[in-house]
Amino acid sequence: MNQIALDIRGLAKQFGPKVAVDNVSLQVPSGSFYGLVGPNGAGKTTMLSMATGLLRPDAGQALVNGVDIWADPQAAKATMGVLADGVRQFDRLTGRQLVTYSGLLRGMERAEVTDRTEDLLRVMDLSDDGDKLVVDYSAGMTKKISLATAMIHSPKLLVLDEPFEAVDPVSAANIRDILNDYVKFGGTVIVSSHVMDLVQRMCTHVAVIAGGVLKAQGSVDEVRGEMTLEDRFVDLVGGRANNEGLSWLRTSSN
Ligand SMILES: Nc1ncnc2c1ncn2[C@@H]1O[C@H](COP(=O)(O)OP(=O)(O)OP(=O)(O)O)[C@@H](O)[C@H]1O
Repeated sequence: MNQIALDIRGLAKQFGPKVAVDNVSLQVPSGSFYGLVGPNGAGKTTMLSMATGLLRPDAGQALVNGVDIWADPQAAKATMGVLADGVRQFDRLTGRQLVTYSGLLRGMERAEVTDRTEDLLRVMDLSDDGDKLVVDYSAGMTKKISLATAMIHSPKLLVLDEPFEAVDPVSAANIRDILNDYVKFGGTVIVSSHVMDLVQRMCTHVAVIAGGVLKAQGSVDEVRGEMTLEDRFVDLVGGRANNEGLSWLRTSSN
């Protein structure tokens, strides 16, 4: 078995003058629950897009379970499930159809796809809305159905960009249980998130990225040391100096 589920080597991407990701290397060990954190605009989505075959890098390589995603995308993608940020779904399908087609496109048997689709709809609390068009789903429902499409083929690696954003607390707890179970039985998860508390509680490993640069990576305990992950994050990333606020917004002093 490959010990590194996702091996990112010197990935870089520039949009015009803006360096979004600057020569980032990080290793996601197999069987880890890996958090990727960073402020808005840090380059998380850009990096994950390059690592999952959605955005061609200017430089660098990403190996998914040992296979170069850009050299052999089909083989690399077969072992991976991706929840991408801001990528449109085929939203004129119903939720049930969308998950079913995701399984069929992966070459799975129809009977197995049907069983797994119903299981996924149930745990995502979407069984009653399974025949509704995805275009009519709420933001959280869309997130959950997208997660179901990423999991249907039982991949070895799940790459999830902001999986809990817009998801209600009960569904989030259900998704956390599913992901914990998935890791317990040998899967690897990488999640990007802004919620430090959640990353500290849920993840075994974490990488901090800011301004397109990797600031720290390792086990959660290594990275946070004696601090909470949130304090360590602020420490690494900065940005709390400008705290004078907006005096004109203090309406009581007008
Ligand atoms: N297609 C694009 N064209 C131009 N600039 C882009 C493009 N995509 C991303 N960027 C820029 O690259 C930088 C990194 O963006 P990215 O979306 O990767 O950040 P992020 O860490 O995912 O942010 P957030 O936490 O807010 O989702 C930002 O400055 C963004 O404006």
